[in-house]
Amino acid sequence: MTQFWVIIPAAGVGKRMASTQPKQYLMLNGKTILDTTIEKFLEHPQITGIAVGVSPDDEYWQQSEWAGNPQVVRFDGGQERSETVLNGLQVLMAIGVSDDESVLVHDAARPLVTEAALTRIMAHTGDQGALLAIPCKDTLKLAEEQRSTATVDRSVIWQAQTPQKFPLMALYQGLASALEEGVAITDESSAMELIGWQPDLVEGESSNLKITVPEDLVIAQALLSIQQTAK
Ligand SMILES: Nc1ccn([C@@H]2O[C@H](COP(=O)(O)OP(=O)(O)OP(=O)(O)O)[C@@H](O)[C@H]2O)c(=O)n1
Ligand SMILES: C[C@](O)(CO)[C@H](O)COP(=O)(O)O
Repeated sequence: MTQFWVIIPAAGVGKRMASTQPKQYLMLNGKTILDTTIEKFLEHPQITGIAVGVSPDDEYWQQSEWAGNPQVVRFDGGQERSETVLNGLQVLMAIGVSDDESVLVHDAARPLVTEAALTRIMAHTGDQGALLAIPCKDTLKLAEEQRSTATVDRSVIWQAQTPQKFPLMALYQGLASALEEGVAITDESSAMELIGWQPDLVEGESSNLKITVPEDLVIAQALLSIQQTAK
């Protein structure tokens, strides 16, 4: 089975969560969100190593139960998520991961990803990279000042999740190019689209939510309890 490195960007401040500490360090059923996410990858047989990007002035990482794990490498994140991922790619290059080796990038804030979904994205073959995503199920509105002005054709809309998977050097070049051109990007696939890639959308799961605002934490706690009971 193909083995993978995963980069976990965990250097955000969690503005939208509006909590006293970065949201990745909030507790979720007895563990931090970040430790729960890291554990999902440590448990997967196809993961070689995990590079975790935290803020240079992060005061919480040393309390992580995985801070001393030999499979886990800490590195300094950047001001933007894309910079954190770029730093992580440089760490993998320094470790000796080859240019054409596919690597995964997964948000620390998505602790509910399942082993089955991870296996799906790892098993995906194709030369355009891939990301977990779910087709839009709701009716979508265009808005102006919180008033609906039009309805969007949802049949062509998918919600991007993570992990996202690309060859190491191609991803580095795509992200560096977007950064150099000052293009604001919020995920790896958007940077790759800018250089002509058309990544495959691999079936994700609605439960693989990104914990962003306070109500997401309540939902995540319930979903994680279900996952843990099913184990
Ligand atoms: N400079 C940054 C910004 C974000 N992230 C990470 O990228 C993931 C997804 O980003 P998001 O949900 O937006 O997290 P925050 O940026 O912390 O949230 P907010 O936008 O509300 O501040 C998170 O795991 C976050 O820690 C990162 O590694 N480096
Ligand atoms: C990468 C991502 O989770 C895909 O949906 C999303 O783009 C992260 O965006 P954020 O603004 O950094 O939360």
